[in-house]
Amino acid sequence: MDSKETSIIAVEETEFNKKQRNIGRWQKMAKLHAFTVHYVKKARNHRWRCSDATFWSVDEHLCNQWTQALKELLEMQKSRPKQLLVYINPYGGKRQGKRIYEQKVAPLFSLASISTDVVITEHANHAKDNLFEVNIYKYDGVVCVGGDGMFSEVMHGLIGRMQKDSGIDQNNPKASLVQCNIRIGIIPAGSTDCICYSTVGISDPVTSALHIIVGDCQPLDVSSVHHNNTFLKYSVSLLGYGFYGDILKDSEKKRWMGPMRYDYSGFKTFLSHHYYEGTIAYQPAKHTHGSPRDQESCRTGCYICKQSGKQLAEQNKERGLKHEEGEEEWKVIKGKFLAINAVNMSCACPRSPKGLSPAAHLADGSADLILVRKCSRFDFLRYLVRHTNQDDQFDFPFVDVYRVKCFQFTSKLSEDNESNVMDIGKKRFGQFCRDHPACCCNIVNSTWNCDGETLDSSAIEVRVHCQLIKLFARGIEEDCKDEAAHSQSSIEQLL
Ligand SMILES: Nc1ncnc2c1ncn2[C@@H]1O[C@H](COP(=O)(O)OP(=O)(O)OP(=O)(O)O)[C@@H](O)[C@H]1O
Ligand SMILES: CCCCCCCCCCCCC/C=C/[C@@H](O)[C@H](CO)NC(=O)CCCCC
Ligand SMILES: [Ca+2]
Repeated sequence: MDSKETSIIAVEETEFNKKQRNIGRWQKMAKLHAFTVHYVKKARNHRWRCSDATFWSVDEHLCNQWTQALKELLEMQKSRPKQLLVYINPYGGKRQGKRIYEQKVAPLFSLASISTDVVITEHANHAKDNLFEVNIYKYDGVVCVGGDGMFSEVMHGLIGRMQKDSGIDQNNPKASLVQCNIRIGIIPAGSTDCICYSTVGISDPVTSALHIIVGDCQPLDVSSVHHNNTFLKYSVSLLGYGFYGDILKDSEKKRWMGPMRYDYSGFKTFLSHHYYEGTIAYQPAKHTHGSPRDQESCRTGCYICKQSGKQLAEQNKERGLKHEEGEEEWKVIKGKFLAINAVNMSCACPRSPKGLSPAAHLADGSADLILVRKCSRFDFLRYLVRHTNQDDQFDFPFVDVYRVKCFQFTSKLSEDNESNVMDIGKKRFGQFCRDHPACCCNIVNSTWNCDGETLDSSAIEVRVHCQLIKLFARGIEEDCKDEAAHSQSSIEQLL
């Protein structure tokens, strides 16, 4: 932790005798006074836990002075939230959201004197719609209890509300969106929990609750997705066409299976081995120093993200003074693809701890565009397996990866439709490839997987908005060999 920051969660006066501690003759000599400090204890694999230490003295005044000083220290931490709006999806993941919140999170918020307004959602889009109605400005943050889909709802509600209140038209793909300073906290209770895992390093409700309590702040890039000057969606993790779109579409019919649905649909989609024809045009992200092939990953206090943050602040200062920049060069790629994945972050999750693009940055204003071209089933399997081991998943002749600030995709089918050359053969034979009936070339479109929500448009325009939102997180901390021992000593050194 930062040296200026404290890992104290709360300080409480304690009724000493109730603690039943064996302190020998002291107890017999005088009445003892005590206070308890609840603090964050870092365990292995980025897990945080709440621990406590009780301090006692015969000197009541000294004891009160300590309690007062520590409480004042906590009051001075202005980044800590005091009032939160909480949305719980009772049906996400294994349907444990409500229980997780009530048993693991609410007691910690109450210990940290955080007041909450809790809404248990009754239908999809409840949280999103509600965020357009409530007075969001009285809250220090919005917490979602659920998975990536629930996060997406809250994000759409907050970004949409900010633009509405500032008179920004979300349908304009070139609009400079207004940043959202109300932080979002994620209590993971979904099926993939990729956004939580990629920004905290673990998907664990107690760890996330503690990051909220200490007031962490992690800016995050958001991509906007448009079709013909119509806003479709925002994305922070995966925007995937082909493989991940098809998995999602199939898995939506199997929601009753819970998180297992992705394994079932993943296997089925792998066997179907469909590829899709289309054109991608992208503008490289020249403003950022990193590359998707870097060995280093984005970690807490990331230098590359900080640089992008500085550039953004400069741009915001110059806004209005500056003339519109000349159009930068677009690169165009046509081909047959098994998967087209655009990721704003690594997309690490328990299934793939290094993610779809291990060197992607949380807040650098770019996305990594991964193109997996038509290849054999065996090669595609080798590619997938590398998401789970230390080998480089980009080191294949059929995989390309680019760091981009915007891109467009048009499927072959939609190009043909637009130029009105859709022939009768395609209409009649539906989804079969006319030239090669036995091949896996699909002349129907795939769907987009947008952070776990389906998106049917086959022609889209995507733009990365640098650091548009903020999370109660700090990015993944560098591995510390002896984290447990280190954290234990930090509070004991302080007191
Ligand atoms: N009360 C509700 N009833 C039905 N659907 C809901 C309700 N509340 C939220 N939803 C919707 O449920 C969808 C899935 O929720 P969530 O993301 O929490 O779980 P998940 O899909 O299991 O996890 P993941 O997104 O991590 O794969 C969201 O898109 C959200 O809009
Ligand atoms: C033989 C072993 C091969 C194993 C291959 C494992 C590769 C796993 C990569 C996982 C990438 C997850 C990307 C995250 C996407 C989320 O925005 C989205 C919403 O929660 N989840 C899915 O679409 C769910 C997608 C689930 C995919 C399985
Ligand atoms: Ca990024």
